[in-house]
Amino acid sequence: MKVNVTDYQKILNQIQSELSEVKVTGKVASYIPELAKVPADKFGMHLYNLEGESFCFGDSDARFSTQSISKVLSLALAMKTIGGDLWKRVGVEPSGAKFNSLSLLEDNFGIPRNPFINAGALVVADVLVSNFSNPKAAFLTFLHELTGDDTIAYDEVVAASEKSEGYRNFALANYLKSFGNMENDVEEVLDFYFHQCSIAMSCKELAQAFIVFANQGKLLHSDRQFLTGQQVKRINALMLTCGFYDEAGEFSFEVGLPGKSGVGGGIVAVHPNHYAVAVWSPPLNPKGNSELGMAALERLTTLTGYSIF
Ligand SMILES: NC(=O)CC[C@H](N)C(=O)O
Repeated sequence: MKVNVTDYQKILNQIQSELSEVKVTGKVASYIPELAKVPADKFGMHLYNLEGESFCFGDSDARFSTQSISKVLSLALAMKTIGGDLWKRVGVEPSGAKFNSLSLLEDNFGIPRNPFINAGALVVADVLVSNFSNPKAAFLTFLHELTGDDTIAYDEVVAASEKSEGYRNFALANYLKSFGNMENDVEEVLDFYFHQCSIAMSCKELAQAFIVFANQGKLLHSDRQFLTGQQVKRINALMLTCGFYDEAGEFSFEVGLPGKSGVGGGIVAVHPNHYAVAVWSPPLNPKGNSELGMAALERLTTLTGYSIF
């Protein structure tokens, strides 16, 4: 695949102008009260390629709440820490259900379908709580090493806001505990989980963080092998099949890249061996994924003519 440098910027400019005309019908997430305060018209995109070149538009430097995008990074740390043992406690199948489904857990006897639905991410959080004496500090260190940027931090206000209304996640964590699939104190695991979801990053920072998944596990800024090739293969496979909950098929169909969304309105997608891209627009479609973000990535792979397929 060869899209030359000017083409990427031209394509991003076209995406911005085409989508500024679209009448968005989605709604900004409000079940986490702090997220409801984010202006609905924020819109930014940043593409970072393996040559280290950046292309962007709009609010691509503004930090926002990564929410479920952070689940990819906590999974990477858990895989690095305990390896294949993780798969005894979490599945690798698409859920075909909402991200916070309780009924799936009942059907699967306490084994979450995959690490990207909330139940699965809570088991991953439990693994990190078991393996680090200070899991919040360990996760931040991991992010700082991955990005080379030690200003990335938890948003304490968002974490507290989610906790104040986090009844479903409390239910899920207690339910996991009842099945014996939660080793630690439920409160402690949820505290870590709410903090993990509150990590604030911009499109630029997310694209730079996710380039490791396009670069077979190597960091671009230091050439260090940060994750193994096999870990990256598995994480990309999970993003492709489970990154958008019950819209994973639709995202694959329209965009054709592994990716992960969050209720903060962000989406990150990876074109292995080429680039990582992040887009942010807060209004969500009924499945909980950024409406304009999905459209922007569809335009990207259509206009470049390249997806993983
Ligand atoms: N899809 C999401 O981004 C959900 C993450 C959010 N923190 C929650 O647990 O509900």
